Amino acid sequence: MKKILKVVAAIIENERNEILCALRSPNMSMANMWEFPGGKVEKDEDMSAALVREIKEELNCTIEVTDFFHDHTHEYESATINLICMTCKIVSGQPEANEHSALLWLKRENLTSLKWAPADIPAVEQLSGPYGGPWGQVPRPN
Ligand SMILES: Nc1nc2c([nH]c(=O)n2[C@H]2C[C@H](O)[C@@H](COP(=O)(O)OP(=O)(O)OP(=O)(O)O)O2)c(=O)[nH]1
Repeated sequence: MKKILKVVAAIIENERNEILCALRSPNMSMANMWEFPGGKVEKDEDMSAALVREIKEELNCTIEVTDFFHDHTHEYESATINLICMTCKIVSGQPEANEHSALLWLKRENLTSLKWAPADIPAVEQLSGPYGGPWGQVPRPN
């Protein structure tokens, strides 16, 4: 059985209601695909702590995790990725691309125009679909 890697990713929205998208660089696996910034959770590490750590390393800013957004497991040829997307807000600094080739703020309705890593597609669809706002939650019945 393939190894399952737990990966956390940040859905960061700015004051113009745009979401931060990051382009994987040519020297990364899954080169030139878009993703939500984040990375692998280390052994015994809390998911939120892992995401704060990864964002500091990758984007040089500090975030706070505000909510759980989406959990999806995708089987790639080499590994199975359990991608957990969490909504976050920036508490200090401005995102800078330390490792990615580019960063882009996009409105939800434009997210599907990018070439996303396959594991991200369900989260992208939830963000851009009819139940996309405010945080992709399906409204609760009364
Ligand atoms: N950070 C992040 N990784 C994602 C997303 N979607 C997706 O399939 N992945 C994959 C790419 C990587 O194989 C893995 C995350 O690892 P990582 O961000 O620590 O990247 P890495 O370059 O160190 O990974 P690798 O070369 O060792 O595979 O999850 C996503 O939205 N965000």
